[in-house]
Amino acid sequence: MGEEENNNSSSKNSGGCDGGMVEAPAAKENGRAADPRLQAISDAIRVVPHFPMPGIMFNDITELLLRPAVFKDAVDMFVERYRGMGIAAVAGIEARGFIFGPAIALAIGAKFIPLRKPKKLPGEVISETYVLEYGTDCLEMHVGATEPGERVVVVDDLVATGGTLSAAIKLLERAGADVVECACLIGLPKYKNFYKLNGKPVYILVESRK
Ligand SMILES: O=P(O)(O)OC[C@H]1O[C@H](OP(=O)(O)OP(=O)(O)O)[C@H](O)[C@@H]1O
Ligand SMILES: Nc1ncnc2[nH]cnc12
Repeated sequence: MGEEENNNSSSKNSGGCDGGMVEAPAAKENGRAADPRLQAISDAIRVVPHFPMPGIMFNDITELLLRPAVFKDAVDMFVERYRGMGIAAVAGIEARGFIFGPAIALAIGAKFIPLRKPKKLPGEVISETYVLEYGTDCLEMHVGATEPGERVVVVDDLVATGGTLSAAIKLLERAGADVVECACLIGLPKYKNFYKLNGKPVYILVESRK
């Protein structure tokens, strides 16, 4: 299922899925020398074969979290990119977007919007179902979490097929937000040509090593 195009559906109306552009990893951006922080970030990501199912090379960020200097470098690189851009909200995707998103939001003076898995939010929600590398899932957002026209960055640890980010973009756009960019620590190169991100750029720090 993983290499098929995303097949998202919404519980209410949803925007079109135009296909997206993917920004080159920061290491290669504009031909500049790689930021020296990127190597340590890449080295701190553990690749676990056959998790959570056979054939999946799972990119595990928990080792990176055990190294405060590297964790801080990763957060700082996003903060440096989004500070001063008039970002009103950082939307983090459950679960691993909740690890990086709030730190980025606080540092740039933005609010944090949790995009949660089903039946976790107590208020009125809008929802989007989606297909990802190893299954299907659904994201929900509280109605009123964002105002029309607010500039929002979506944060997660990893983009594989892009199904999760695409669902997040749709949720935010249905609420009238202006999604500026998606930001992930890791991109899986094998899916590069399959991303469907509603025309929104994805800023990736490092590509998966395997
Ligand atoms: O680009 P995609 O193919 O959509 O896959 C990427 C998503 O998969 C992982 O989360 P997962 O769904 O495993 O949830 P978890 O963070 O709750 O473990 C990852 O943290 C992304 O959110
Ligand atoms: N290979 C992978 N590693 C970690 N998270 C993922 N989400 C989807 N594919 C993944």
